[in-house]
Amino acid sequence: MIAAVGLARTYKTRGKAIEAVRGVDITVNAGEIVGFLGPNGAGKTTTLKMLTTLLRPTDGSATVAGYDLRRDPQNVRRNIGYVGQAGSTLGLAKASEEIVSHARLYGIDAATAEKRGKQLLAALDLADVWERKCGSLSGGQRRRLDIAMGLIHEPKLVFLDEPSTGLDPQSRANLWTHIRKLRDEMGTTVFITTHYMDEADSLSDRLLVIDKGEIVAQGTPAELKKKVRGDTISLTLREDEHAAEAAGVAGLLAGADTPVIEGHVVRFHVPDGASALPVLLTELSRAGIEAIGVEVNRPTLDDVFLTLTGRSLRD
Ligand SMILES: Nc1ncnc2c1ncn2[C@@H]1O[C@H](COP(=O)(O)OP(=O)(O)OP(=O)(O)O)[C@@H](O)[C@H]1O
Repeated sequence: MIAAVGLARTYKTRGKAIEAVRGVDITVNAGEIVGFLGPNGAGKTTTLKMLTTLLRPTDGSATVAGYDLRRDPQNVRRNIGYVGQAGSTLGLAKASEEIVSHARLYGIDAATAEKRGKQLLAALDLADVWERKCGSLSGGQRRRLDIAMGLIHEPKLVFLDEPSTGLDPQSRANLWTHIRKLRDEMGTTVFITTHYMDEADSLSDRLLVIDKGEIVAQGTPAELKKKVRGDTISLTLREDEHAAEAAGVAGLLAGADTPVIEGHVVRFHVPDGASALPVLLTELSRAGIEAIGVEVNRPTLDDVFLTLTGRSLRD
């Protein structure tokens, strides 16, 4: 569905060149949900705009939905859906008006637009909004209406730019269910940009991680997490003054790295948290150190990003 090689974009502003995307290779297969994850300013939107013909690459080439991006942008546009960050509905217009007028831009007649529009709204749990004003919909409903509009011409591939930004946790989870349905029930390939780790983790079959305009990792969420050294153990002690001694005990566990002390919390990594924990607690009690809490955490995508770049995704 997408085969991009060396795709790059340099912006020129006031004589200064900003290398927003520095030559990325992207492959997306039919039927995949691919997450494009990176911190703010990493180059996600710029890449998405190039792949959707909204921005001309300064270098590289790509085939999108079977058509060459540079030579045949019109056919790329006809065969993809794009749901931008800003949303595209007017508050005062009815959902039906927005859907039909959007469909007309693709040369779809009004009767077909109404039939498809109603089917899409039903699939997205929006069956009762056809006659409603867009401004009266909740944030999550309006976002799903945007997605329905992006699918009205039945594209094989849809691009979603940060679809859940600004939604509450319940609406986000609901939106993810619907995005999965697009692929499972309609066979649509989904390319989704996000800077939310939980979204990337929960939705994507495969992830591309971008930082400073370059792809720094790709793979399934599970494959990426294997790149991180192991589980994190955070040990909370009753007394601050026991921290150094507890760190000494922790550092002796098989495969442990050097513990980091923050007040009365000692944090370190071990290859397998579940088997290290009983040994740690026994050794602490033998040394007379009282722990008031202990947490074992499996690696997150943020840990992956931290391992790869030395920075957190949240920074
Ligand atoms: N029109 C523009 N002119 C100049 N610089 C730009 C332009 N658009 C983006 N940039 C710069 O290019 C870099 C990449 O921006 P881009 O919007 O692609 O990142 P992003 O990963 O989508 O970020 P976000 O998550 O905040 O949307 C940033 O340094 C940004 O400031």
